[in-house]
Amino acid sequence: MEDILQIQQVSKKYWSKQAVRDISFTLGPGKIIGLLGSNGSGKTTIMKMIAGLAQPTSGKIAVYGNPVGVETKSLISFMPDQPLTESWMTVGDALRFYSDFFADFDQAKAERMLDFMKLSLADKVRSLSKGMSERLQLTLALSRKASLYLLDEPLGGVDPVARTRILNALVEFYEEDSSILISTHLVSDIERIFDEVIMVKNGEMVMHGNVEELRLQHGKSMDELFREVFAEC
Ligand SMILES: Nc1ncnc2c1ncn2[C@@H]1O[C@H](COP(=O)(O)OP(=O)(O)OP(=O)(O)O)[C@@H](O)[C@H]1O
Repeated sequence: MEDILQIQQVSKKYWSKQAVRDISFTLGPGKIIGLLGSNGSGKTTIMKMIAGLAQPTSGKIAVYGNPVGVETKSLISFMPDQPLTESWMTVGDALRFYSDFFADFDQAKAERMLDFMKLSLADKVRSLSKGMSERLQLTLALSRKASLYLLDEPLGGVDPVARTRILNALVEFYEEDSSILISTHLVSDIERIFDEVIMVKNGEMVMHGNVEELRLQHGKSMDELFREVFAEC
């Protein structure tokens, strides 16, 4: 099956800071992939480059063979670590905003997800707790029809009960011909849903593999492997 994403020898420098160094990997369809790394390891930079919001200093990124650009934007749904919604909005306004902005936004799916997430259209964005706000952002991102979903730290600052609801929603509403790349450092909570993991450390890729194979090969959970790789960070 054709790869959704190809990343070839990509590096990114912000002035003198080397944020990402010579990363290459491909992602196929139908996978949930964990992009794992400690703070500052380059996860957000990688996601922004795939989404076309940051330019690689060198290397190539292609989505279904097309270089990242206007054409690939409709294939990618990005949930940034900072919400795109405004505080004056209600949840209903946020859905309308997305629906006006993205032709592929599926309003019916968004309403089903809201129900699952225990959010209602009349809720004010300003009054949502951190966990509820993450659930709204996830609903907005996953309600687009895309080939690749990029979720940057969807569990950041969320309590364990909300985490479970977010993970269940991911599994429940995941379209199987698409792929989801999720950045996190909360590995133990989320590893059960990963098919593959990519570990980045100081901007370099230190591991990429199928989770079952890595577990067999190392005799360790992804959380244990992650702790080993990042022991001195
Ligand atoms: N706009 C920027 N200008 C300068 N340096 C930046 C910029 N954005 C990121 N960096 C630096 O690049 C490195 C990688 O940052 P990045 O945000 O990609 O990491 P991350 O793994 O997503 O971190 P976190 O888990 O803390 O969000 C860090 O050292 C960061 O300080």
